[in-house]
Amino acid sequence: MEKTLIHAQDICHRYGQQGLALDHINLSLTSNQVTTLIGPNGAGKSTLVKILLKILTPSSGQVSHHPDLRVGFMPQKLFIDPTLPLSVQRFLTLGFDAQSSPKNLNTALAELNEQLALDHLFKQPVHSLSGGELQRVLLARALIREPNLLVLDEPVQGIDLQSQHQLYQLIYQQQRQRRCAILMISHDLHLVMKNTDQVICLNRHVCCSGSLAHIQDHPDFLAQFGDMSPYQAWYQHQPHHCEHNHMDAKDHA
Ligand SMILES: Nc1ncnc2c1ncn2[C@@H]1O[C@H](COP(=O)(O)OP(=O)(O)OP(=O)(O)O)[C@@H](O)[C@H]1O
Repeated sequence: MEKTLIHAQDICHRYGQQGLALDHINLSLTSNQVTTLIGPNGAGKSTLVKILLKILTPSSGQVSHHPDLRVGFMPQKLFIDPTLPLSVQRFLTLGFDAQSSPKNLNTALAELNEQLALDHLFKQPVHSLSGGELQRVLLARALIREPNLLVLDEPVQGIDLQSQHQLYQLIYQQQRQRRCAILMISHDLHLVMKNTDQVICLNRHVCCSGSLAHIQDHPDFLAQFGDMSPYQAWYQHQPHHCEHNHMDAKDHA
């Protein structure tokens, strides 16, 4: 039975004397559902995520969390002071919550090591990791909390195209395996749409939302992303090739 993990009702937010950053937002996130939040720069995506996670209090409106909600958050970037000797293993351990986790720390680390291929990174200082390695470690840190909602803020930013594709595959593989919901800010709709249940197109207000098939003809969606139907047709007609040929789909469109 699916449950509503987060419900936001009539959210408005204003920073200081500026105009509204968010204007009457209503939305729900449901267990096991993959939601992708899209919108231009400055549309209010990060603000909305902070409000949904109760990191930021909205100017008006209500956010309610299911009592069972457990969030794993993967930030867009992380600044680690290079003078701080923090190994990957220690960094992951700091994210572990012994009170609420059904597993012990060593089991959780061993599982993540196997699923995300982290073994050779465990002893390395976090600040020495490459862009792709750091994103994998940030994903591991979000997952070590055993979340039922994984929140990802532009998870592939700053990494090369092939690694982007691999990281998205890893994220969706983990989502299916762990049966958790995802809320993701992403501009890479051509890479994520196959796995997205709900798209929310934000530009201070919700311009349109629903399945991609439902919103792809909406004028606000077309204005931002253009016609996605070539990608969709390709995915629908070439299902066996999807796993390996996302980049090709993009190139052929
Ligand atoms: N702490 C803050 N103080 C003042 N204004 C802010 C603050 N954070 C965000 N804003 C403003 O609120 C608006 C929405 O910003 P937000 O970062 O939520 O947008 P975004 O859609 O996540 O943007 P991007 O895609 O560029 O990351 C912008 O105009 C931004 O300048």
